[in-house]
Amino acid sequence: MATSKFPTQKSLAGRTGRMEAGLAGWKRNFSAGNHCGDICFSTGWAKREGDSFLTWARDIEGSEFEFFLLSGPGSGKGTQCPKIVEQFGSAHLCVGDLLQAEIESESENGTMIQNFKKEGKIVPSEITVKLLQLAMQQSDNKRFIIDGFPRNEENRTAFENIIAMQNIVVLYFYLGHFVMKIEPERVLFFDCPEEELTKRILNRNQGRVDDNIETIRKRLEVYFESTVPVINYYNSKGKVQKIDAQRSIDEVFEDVKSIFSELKPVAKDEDMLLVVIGRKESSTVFLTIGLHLGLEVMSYSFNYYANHG
Ligand SMILES: Nc1ncnc2c1ncn2[C@@H]1O[C@H](COP(=O)(O)OP(=O)(O)OP(=O)(O)O)[C@@H](O)[C@H]1O
Ligand SMILES: O=c1ccn([C@@H]2O[C@H](COP(=O)(O)O)[C@@H](O)[C@H]2O)c(=O)[nH]1
Repeated sequence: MATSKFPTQKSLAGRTGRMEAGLAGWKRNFSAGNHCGDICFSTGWAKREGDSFLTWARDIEGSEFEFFLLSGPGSGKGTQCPKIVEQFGSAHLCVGDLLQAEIESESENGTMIQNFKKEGKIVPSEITVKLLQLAMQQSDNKRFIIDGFPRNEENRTAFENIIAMQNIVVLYFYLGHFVMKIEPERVLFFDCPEEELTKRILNRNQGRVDDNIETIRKRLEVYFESTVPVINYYNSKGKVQKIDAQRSIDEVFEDVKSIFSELKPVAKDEDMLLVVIGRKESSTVFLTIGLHLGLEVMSYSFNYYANHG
């Protein structure tokens, strides 16, 4: 007979205990008067065969992980990506290439994008985020390496918010709904001095309209002014992994490889905690979500209910 990895009543009691402790914090907050109405929490353990919580959560989000590759123009992003794809099977989404495809397909935005590119300026988020979303949806892969994006703060928030909005996860909340922010798993930053970047781009020889000294200067300016703050933002969240890119292509890839190899394989056959916090309907929402996701609810409790009038 197959052994079950479901939590035992005892382990559940421990976990539920920790949940209760967490919820006690909420209770204190609401008791302090910052509320208006009834709050209830429904928690429980559920499982789906062969999936872990991570897979499940990522399923809802639509991907297993996203890596952003953010660094100066010419630092080697496009060179390293095919190697990552070959070795780790992720999908490489290069926003610069997606924009170039728009130009070449003579879409309605093509001319405008071409002008931004010639000027080394950042194309508006509503265009890039849409292209990215579409590419992600059309991909069978659930592991994405997003190359050269987000270029500025506006790109970053647009991407995180839009992706999140289409994937409202479980949760709920009180005066509105809770939207889960989507952030990349990690951000790879290829560190390379400006002179080397310029030299590499000038030697690239791929016929790009923006590989000339005048546009390179503008691109570098935009990079330092707009993209570096995004890298700093992710760095403050502990997500950035810096790689010395002023070495040979193979040496750089050795470092890239070790970062990707660290990714934990998705655990199988685990149980997951499903939490719904809301007003009176939380238990209905809990069960509906469970059903919708094809989860088998292993235990369930209506943890806390407070009438604050
Ligand atoms: N480690 C390296 N050492 C020397 N040259 C390199 C290295 N990595 C890449 N190059 C070369 O530098 C040029 C720029 O590299 P690549 O196109 O990969 O940069 P990129 O970061 O994708 O640039 P962009 O952001 O402008 O698209 C290419 O000609 C590439 O062959
Ligand atoms: O998110 C993005 C990515 C690119 N652009 C524009 O395209 C060019 C070329 O991009 P590379 O990544 O260097 O190939 C860039 O200078 C921008 O004009 C963008 O606007 N937004």
